[in-house]
Amino acid sequence: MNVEIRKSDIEEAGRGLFSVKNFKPGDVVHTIARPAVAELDEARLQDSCAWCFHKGSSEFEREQAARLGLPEVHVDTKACTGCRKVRYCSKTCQSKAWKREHKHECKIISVPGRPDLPHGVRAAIKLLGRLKADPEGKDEALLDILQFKPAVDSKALEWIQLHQEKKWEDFNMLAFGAWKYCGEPDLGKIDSQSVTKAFFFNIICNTIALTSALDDISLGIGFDNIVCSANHSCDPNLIVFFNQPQLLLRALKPIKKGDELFIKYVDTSNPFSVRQAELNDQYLFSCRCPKCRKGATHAEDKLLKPADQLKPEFITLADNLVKRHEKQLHKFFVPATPAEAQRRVSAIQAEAFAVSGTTFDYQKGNDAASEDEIKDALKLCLNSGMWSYTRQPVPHLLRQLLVRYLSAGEVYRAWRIGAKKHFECSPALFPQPFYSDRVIDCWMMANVTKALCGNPSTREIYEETRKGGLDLQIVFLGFMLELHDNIDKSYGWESPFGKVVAEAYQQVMASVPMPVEKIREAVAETWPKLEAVAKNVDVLML
Ligand SMILES: C[S@@+](CC[C@H](N)C(=O)[O-])C[C@H]1O[C@@H](n2cnc3c(N)ncnc32)[C@H](O)[C@@H]1O
Repeated sequence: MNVEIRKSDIEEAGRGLFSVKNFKPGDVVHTIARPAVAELDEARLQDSCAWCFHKGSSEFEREQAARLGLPEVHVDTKACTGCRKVRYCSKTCQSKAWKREHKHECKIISVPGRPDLPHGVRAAIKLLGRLKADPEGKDEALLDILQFKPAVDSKALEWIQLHQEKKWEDFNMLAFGAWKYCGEPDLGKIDSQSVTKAFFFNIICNTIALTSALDDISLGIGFDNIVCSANHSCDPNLIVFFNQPQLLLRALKPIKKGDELFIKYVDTSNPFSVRQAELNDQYLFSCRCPKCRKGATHAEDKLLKPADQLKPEFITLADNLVKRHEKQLHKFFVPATPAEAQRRVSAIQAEAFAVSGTTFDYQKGNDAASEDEIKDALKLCLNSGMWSYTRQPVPHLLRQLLVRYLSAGEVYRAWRIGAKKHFECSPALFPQPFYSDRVIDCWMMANVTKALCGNPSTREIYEETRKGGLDLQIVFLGFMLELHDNIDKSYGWESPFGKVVAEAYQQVMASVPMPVEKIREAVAETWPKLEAVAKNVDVLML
């Protein structure tokens, strides 16, 4: 083992994960074959494998992939004939799931008229079933789940009760429901109701977000005894890749033997107040990582101008936004003086984040925002003269707009936003080229560029760009090469994502009558031109 668990360096944070070796950025620090607990989101129960988390595709997704000439990356899944509530992609996955956990929930979730249960409840039901089937406590990892915060620490539970009253009530009710659904089991000396509550709280407050790299969507939640021993830092030295179903932990920075290992629980590119609010609301603790102890003093917090230099034409608008976001304003606090200016800028930030989405109130991203709402939020940030393209939520909003354009089939608009994000935002937010978000964006840009090159409806754009000195075929090859160069230090070639990229890369290289060195030379020549085009894109004019 390259890691060990002991008391954290963060005061009152309980245990932490530590390195027992030195690592360079990109090195594999640890792997887990499958998280101890993995639960699909309710929306994914209908199309994804409940064991390995491979995603099935809808008819729309298949059609869209075929229309844009993109690779078909999804699997076929079949429903469990017992409950018809969960699906598997193979007999092997089904059999592994049955033996370990599904036998404990199959009957419970199939009761006629019972709606799909939330993932935390499903997890608690299965864990309770496993505990009941193991009266001698042979499964140490199962009992160890109870040793995590907050359940193990009465102070942490009190904190939730005091600061997150609504969640405290909801969680108690859901845990009670899980216990009732299981038939209030008799566990001898163990109080089964308390243990269900402890399982539920520890899973729901310590989840690892499980996402699909291939389509950049949320799949579900995970918990693992080793990975979840790592505390959160807003400047982490470790990154977690989810390889459906493997968890791969890599060094983000140089790590020395004895260093505490930190992962991120929330998006660290957000400003201080938003990170704190997300950790408070979703993970139910206040962050005391070394970065947060210095307050809102880092690059993510900087605005282009002091708050009192807000353009005069934005003042009335900002005053109205102060009224609209009064109750939430503290979650978007921007340190500034005087108080009036500070409240105005915080309100603009609140409005823009309300469109881009936060994890507050269990909401991830705001899928409902229209193109106009996203553009209005962008205008508010950029035209007010306070926000740069690298200051959140501007990059979030750009991504949202890009996804909107892609699903509307507006490939060229999507491509221009993607290029801007690729060159202007991502390197500033995530310096490591192998960072998950950057690799996923690169795959998306390769696919969007390919669609631009091969689609008869975009032929004109292709020709025009070529006359302007930018050959989109070379741009496509450039994104494929960048992806190729970073897979090894990110998801890895053996991952489902890596395998799809490998196949696409081989096909592309086999179809180009040039050696790779020559392609690299052509890309090196094209890249500065592409960067200049990307940086010149005015997203508000699209
Ligand atoms: C996934 S667990 C990590 C292991 C945990 N330290 C334990 O002993 O169970 C998350 C919990 O650790 C604590 N924690 C993690 N990161 C923290 C941080 N940056 N500041 C303060 N507490 C933190 C919080 O109590 C949080 O609920």
